[in-house]
Amino acid sequence: MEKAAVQQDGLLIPLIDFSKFQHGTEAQKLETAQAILKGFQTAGFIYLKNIPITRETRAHVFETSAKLFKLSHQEKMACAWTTPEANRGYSEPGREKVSLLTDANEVEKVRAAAPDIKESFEIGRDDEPGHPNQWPAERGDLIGFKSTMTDFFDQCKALHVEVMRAIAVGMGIEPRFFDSYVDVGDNTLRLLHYPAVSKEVFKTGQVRAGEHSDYGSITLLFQDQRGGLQVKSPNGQFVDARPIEDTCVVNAGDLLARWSNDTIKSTIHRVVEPPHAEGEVHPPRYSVAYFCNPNFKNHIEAIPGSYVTEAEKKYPGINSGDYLVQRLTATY
Ligand SMILES: O=C(O)CCC(=O)C(=O)O
Ligand SMILES: [Fe+2]
Repeated sequence: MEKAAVQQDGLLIPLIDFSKFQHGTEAQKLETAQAILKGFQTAGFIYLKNIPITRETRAHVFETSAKLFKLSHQEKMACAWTTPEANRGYSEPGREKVSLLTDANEVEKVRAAAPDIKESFEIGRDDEPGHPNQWPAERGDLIGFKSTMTDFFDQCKALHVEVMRAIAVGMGIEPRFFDSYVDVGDNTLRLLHYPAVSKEVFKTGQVRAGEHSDYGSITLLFQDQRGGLQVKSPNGQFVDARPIEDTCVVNAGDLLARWSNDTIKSTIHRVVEPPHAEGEVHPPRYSVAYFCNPNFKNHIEAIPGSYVTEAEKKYPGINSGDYLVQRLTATY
């Protein structure tokens, strides 16, 4: 049943029909859950098709995201990202800039040629005490922004719960084991815009998003058809994770790797120029990442079955919220 979405340099990322987990026979459900778990254990990445979030919903979110990024700099900065604890709002280009250049003149040239490499907008749970979302003013094109995003947030939250159920079934533990760890929805919806950029810029080593791993349990990643996402293979090469229409890329984060006692992998990835040249300028790229986390209040300790004796536990337990804030503090 398993087809490869990506197969190169020792990296096999499976393409999995999620409807078979949700609506299939018991045998299909088990087989699908095992394929999902295996994908996370080997590649750290999977592609899902036939997810419960419709194509129309996804398209509408991308259109709405593009409208947000069209606002003036001033309007966007009115919603500026403030602190790792809040982790909500707009991050202007450069805030998270990763560059491999060391020569100041070269860096300046790149900056002049491509001042905008990436901008993002983070949306959190809309009912977290003390941390309101930074909603843009709803006028003109932005009318309906909040309801579009909160609706999508809730659908992604439900998909997180379902994917965690698949992992539990794959592991052979209680199918709802993770439910009480992920029911709050302490997740982050991140809209991303990588502006059009001259081809020359990439020749200097610049990238659209530097290499990193994600922090939480899993990330649901929706990408447009531009391409440029790359995943590090076991041999250390970056391999194109090509866009496949109507799929969602799902990758495991560092906290899930830790929670699974390193039986699941949190794999390094980045965004570079698209693999196919399209003239002198690479058109903009849009993506939408939904970063899932265990409930911030929960204590995360090795999942039953991921160790036999206490001595095999690689990490001490940790509070989920503290872990995330620690990681975000290092990035911004
Ligand atoms: O834009 C993408 O495709 C990937 C973004 C990403 O990896 C991230 O924001 O963590
Ligand atoms: Fe990422």
